[in-house]
Amino acid sequence: MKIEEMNLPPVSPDAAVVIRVDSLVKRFVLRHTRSMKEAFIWLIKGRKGDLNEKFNALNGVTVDVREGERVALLGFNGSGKSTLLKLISGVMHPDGGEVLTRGRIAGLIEVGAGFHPDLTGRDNVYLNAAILGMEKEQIEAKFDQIVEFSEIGEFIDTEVKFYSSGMYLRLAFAVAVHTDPEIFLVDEILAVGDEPFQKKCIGKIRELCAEGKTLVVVSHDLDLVSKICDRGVVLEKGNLSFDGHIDDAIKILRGEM
Ligand SMILES: Nc1ncnc2c1ncn2[C@@H]1O[C@H](COP(=O)(O)OP(=O)(O)OP(=O)(O)O)[C@@H](O)[C@H]1O
Repeated sequence: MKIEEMNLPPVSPDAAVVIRVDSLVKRFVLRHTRSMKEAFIWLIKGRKGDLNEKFNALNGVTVDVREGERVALLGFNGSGKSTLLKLISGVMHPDGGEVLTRGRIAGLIEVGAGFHPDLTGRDNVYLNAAILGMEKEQIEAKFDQIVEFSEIGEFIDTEVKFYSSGMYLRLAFAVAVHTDPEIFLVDEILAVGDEPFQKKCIGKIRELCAEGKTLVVVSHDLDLVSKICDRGVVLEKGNLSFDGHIDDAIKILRGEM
């Protein structure tokens, strides 16, 4: 049977909550240049107030994800999807609310994040896998599989600063899936892989889902998420605007509902 035809298991209503996002707020500085006059007035007024305007990229978002759910975070550009994923993964901290997670998390969020540019691919595999919670012996046992999956070949001994973005993705994805994560967070980065590798990644993600792993994915590829995810969470300007079946979420985004 082809992996694309593999039926993914339904999620039990009694499944444990593995990600709890409660009233999450993330505030950023709205970056725009200031005139000399504005800066001067601010200075002579004794630097009162904040010269920087702030805005909420997330405005009190609450979502629970149960074990085995396959959730797509959807929404138009700038709606807060990647920010939410980064807060769930712990690479960014909230300004309000909280995120609680249960289980080992592997995050593929930014191309090259977590890789040290001056180390070789080989050293980065060890470093990355250790960060994801693997012992040295476990990494050694899986090392060849990781390199084989990545198809990096002889470049495994090249410093990763010389890698292309697709090569970074290949190695990062290979490490992440071989560390046996319970929760898998994936941002749009699969898009930098070439088509055969993307297909391979999607096959692997479906395999993990069939094993009951939890997936949270950010993507604008609605056809792709409709094949993998069972639930869609739609964000709109930092607010949750829909949370329900993936087909309905897609219809909303396409303006059909
Ligand atoms: N580090 C940052 N500093 C300042 N503003 C930021 C930062 N990261 C994100 N933002 C802003 O927060 C808002 C939400 O960004 P985010 O990347 O979460 O959106 P997104 O829904 O993933 O968008 P896209 O579909 O375009 O990838 C945007 O207005 C963005 O400019």
